[in-house]
Amino acid sequence: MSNSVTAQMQGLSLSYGQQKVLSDLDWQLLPGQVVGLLGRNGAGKTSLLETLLGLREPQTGRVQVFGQTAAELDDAGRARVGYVPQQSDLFEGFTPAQLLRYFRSFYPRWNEAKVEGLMSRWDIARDKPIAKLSGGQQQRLSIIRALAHEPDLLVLDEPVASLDPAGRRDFLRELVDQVLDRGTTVVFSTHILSDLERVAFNVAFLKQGRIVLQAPLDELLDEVRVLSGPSAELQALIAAQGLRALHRSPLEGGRERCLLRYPQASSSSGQVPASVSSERINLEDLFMELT
Ligand SMILES: Nc1ncnc2c1ncn2[C@@H]1O[C@H](COP(=O)(O)OP(=O)(O)OP(=O)(O)O)[C@@H](O)[C@H]1O
Repeated sequence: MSNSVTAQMQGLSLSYGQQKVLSDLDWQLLPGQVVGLLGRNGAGKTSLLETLLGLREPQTGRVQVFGQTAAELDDAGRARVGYVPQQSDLFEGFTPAQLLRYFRSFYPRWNEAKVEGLMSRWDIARDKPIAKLSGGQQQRLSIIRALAHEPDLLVLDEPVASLDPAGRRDFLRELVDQVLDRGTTVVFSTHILSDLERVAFNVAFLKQGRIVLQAPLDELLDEVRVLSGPSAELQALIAAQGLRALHRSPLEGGRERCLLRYPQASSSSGQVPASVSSERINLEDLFMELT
């Protein structure tokens, strides 16, 4: 793996008993990329992120982070990773102040000014037992902990699920600052599509155990068209244009609906016969069709 890749997964398969969750999956994260991971409930987002972090061992395939096997990342490599799990893993008997002091001792890099700034901005009681904080406050604390050591790879599993809209906006701003300032690679799973539009420069769609598509969101919204029309004509058109449908769904009367991505600057996106309609797509429809 070249050093210009933050993380790479190849031929990854993961099953729980008979249930196959990841299936020959390939994925790559490049430095400074911010990737929103999308998939339906149960698609395997958490399993994928845990495998990326070396917390779960796949049956086949390899996972590398910073050029090392993820499950065998050395201490220096671990210190470069930040993780906010879906389920809070904070020590509930601690207070936030104790928790942060404890974690600080593990990391060579620790940005105390950032921690203090976020603790005040997000109004988290320093000396109240964590168990007595609200779900949203615990999530914020978990995010502060993950940002404090200025990771080079930040992995967040539905990080904003229990934040209120103001908290979400503030958190997303913080995330963007991280990326712009430090070139952090960020991957986060979410179901809140409006958050993606605000922050995810890239979106990755997980479906049937694979990353079926990853691309900058603005490019996708610009380049993807939904074509509907008689199946035969549509397929002939697609073949003539040398494209491959991202998704096809049958309609009544021998018609179908296809999702196509026209590379930028391609002039063919507007050219369809009269029997075929061509429309742009929004993120919600993309999610519905590609997950
Ligand atoms: N430890 C486990 N043992 C057995 N099955 C599991 C385990 N963890 C997850 N699964 C199953 O694997 C599938 C994928 O789960 P996962 O939590 O990775 O999906 P997800 O995309 O994160 O879901 P959600 O959006 O609901 O959080 C689900 O069907 C789930 O029931």
